[in-house]
Amino acid sequence: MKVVGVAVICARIALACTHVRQLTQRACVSDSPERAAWESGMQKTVAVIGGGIGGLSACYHLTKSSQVFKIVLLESSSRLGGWLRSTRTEDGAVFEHGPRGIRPAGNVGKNTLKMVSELGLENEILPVTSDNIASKNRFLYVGGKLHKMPSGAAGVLRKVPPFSRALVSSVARELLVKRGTQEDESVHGFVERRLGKEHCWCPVAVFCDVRGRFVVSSPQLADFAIDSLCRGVYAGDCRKLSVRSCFPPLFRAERDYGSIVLGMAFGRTEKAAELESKLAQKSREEGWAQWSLRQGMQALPEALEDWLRRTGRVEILQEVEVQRLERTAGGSAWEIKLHDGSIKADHIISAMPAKALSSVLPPGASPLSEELRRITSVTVAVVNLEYEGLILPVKGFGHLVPSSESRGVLGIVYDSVAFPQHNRKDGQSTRLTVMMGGAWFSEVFGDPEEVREELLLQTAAQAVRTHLGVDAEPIWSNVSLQKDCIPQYTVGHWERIDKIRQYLGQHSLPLSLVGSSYQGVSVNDVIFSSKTAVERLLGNEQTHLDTLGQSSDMVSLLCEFVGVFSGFLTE
Ligand SMILES: Cc1cc2nc3c(=O)[nH]c(=O)nc-3n(C[C@H](O)[C@H](O)[C@H](O)COP(=O)(O)OP(=O)(O)OC[C@H]3O[C@@H](n4cnc5c(N)ncnc54)[C@H](O)[C@@H]3O)c2cc1C
Ligand SMILES: C=Cc1c2[nH]c(c1C)Cc1[nH]c(c(CCC(=O)O)c1C)Cc1[nH]c(c(C)c1CCC(=O)O)Cc1[nH]c(c(C)c1C=C)C2
Repeated sequence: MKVVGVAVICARIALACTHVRQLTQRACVSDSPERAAWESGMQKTVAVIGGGIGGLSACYHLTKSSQVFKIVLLESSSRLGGWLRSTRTEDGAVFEHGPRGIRPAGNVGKNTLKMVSELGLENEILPVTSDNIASKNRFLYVGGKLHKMPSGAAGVLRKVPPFSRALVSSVARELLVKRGTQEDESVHGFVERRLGKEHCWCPVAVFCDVRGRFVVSSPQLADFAIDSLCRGVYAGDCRKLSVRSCFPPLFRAERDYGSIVLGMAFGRTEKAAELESKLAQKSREEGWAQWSLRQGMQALPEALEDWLRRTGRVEILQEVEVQRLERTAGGSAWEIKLHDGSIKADHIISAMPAKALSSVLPPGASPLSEELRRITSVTVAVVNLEYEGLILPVKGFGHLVPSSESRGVLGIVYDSVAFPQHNRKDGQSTRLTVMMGGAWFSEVFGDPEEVREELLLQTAAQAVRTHLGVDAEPIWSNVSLQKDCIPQYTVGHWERIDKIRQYLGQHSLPLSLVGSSYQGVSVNDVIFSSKTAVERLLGNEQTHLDTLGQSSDMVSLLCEFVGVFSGFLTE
């Protein structure tokens, strides 16, 4: 049996080597319907709808081109930045209500650092290096206790609770598992199929199945680590989220190499030289794992806004909600209907959520609107809490809570550990962020339109008491209800994206889609999507990347998270 196993592994490795050669020889081809529409109409005015980080960075890249005559940015709210929002208190503390850390790794990470350095923000960066305790320690709250996630090679070889056997055994088994045949499957299904049913020290647990019946079963690797990871990135349910769209490199590793392990070992990310910068080099030399900004993440959209205003080339319209889009000039241009008037544009870059776009498209584009409407998103309650003194029983990035432990509380970030520079200046305090709801929001808290802030605050403070054993009351708190803030790439998302692309191409719609609804929810992914959309439109594509390059850091993330390959990883 063992001999057969070894033979299968050797054959797989040989095949993988052949595949690497084929991949490196494959030319990068990019079809660009946007470009075709642009050329045929000699268009010069671009309207960017949505002033989140996606819309702002699209404008930033547009301003670098002399091909565009006029740029108009339309934002429905009174502020720019979208989910990047920070509160700066009078005593010098900074609290994040959206993203709190950006990873420098991979092409998408380098691309953001390049823009950050062009914006003159280098000296504002707060790096967290990989040897920092916040990078090394991440916890899971399981069975009423905090468990440190395994990290490093030792973590792979040792048995680490709540997992009942060394994770290396799952890795060895993975090499022998046959390639899947489905076009897509859930993240949970994929991990369970490839890495097996890892049994937890807790022999049985009661789960609620999809019909609401109680089921007694053994918790598995997929039920803890993967369930938590999906909650900690997508605030979503790993049984519904798509492996192909949420963790594309994992899907491709199996499809191209027959195994995640081999895909990891032989899969190469094409490095884009044009994305290099001194700052990216510094981040590698100093070993940054993530970074923030001295004045909080909001400083990034603020710097972009300043830049755009200084160029004098972007008309920024705030509190202007797009009501409807109509095609004009025989379909080659747009009329953008607003509450009081309209704007003409030759091309639109939509940087608003897919659902918002679907509701403003003309009735003639209903197949497109329907696909866009299927890209749903979830609501997250973000509760920032500040406590007097140093009250944490452990140090690290924070902890995640699997859905089998608590459906409503997704996790708690220990903000003051990763970014002590954001603590108030006049004394020691502990800043925490409790994230709640996500895919379970309505089930636990009811209708987001009607939920009481008090309930969210009490639930968050109670979670801190129970999970971290903190008896004290918070000295400062803030509840932000982030409605529909994280798109859910559910099983079949790739097909929806494909249909959307085909529709845009077949109908020569002068429309580009950027933002978190389509190909990556991280700040890096969104900024990268804007850069590539602008390049495609203007026909000066510099970043010829296989899509593997775009989110390859996702592989390392997932592997690190389950502790499986962390010892072998290099970025
Ligand atoms: C709680 C939370 C934590 C996160 N943590 C991280 C993290 O740690 N790291 C990370 O990399 N990412 C993180 N993210 C993800 C990241 O912040 C988002 O995916 C990203 O900011 C989305 O940017 P966007 O520009 O696509 O969308 P948005 O920020 O949603 O911007 C879209 C804009 O469009 C506007 N708009 C909508 N409709 C219209 C209309 N009809 N007319 C005009 N304007 C309109 C909206 O007002 C909004 O300003 C987090 C997100 C959340 C919510
Ligand atoms: C508990 C809920 C959430 C926490 N953060 C988010 C939610 C929903 C949102 C979020 N966090 C990250 C991203 C970007 C992903 C990326 O590709 O960079 C988003 C949208 C970063 C992140 N957070 C965790 C991981 C493993 C990652 C990936 C990047 C990295 O390795 O740092 C885990 C995690 N998130 C939260 C906690 C408490 C936690 C782990 C302890 C909060």
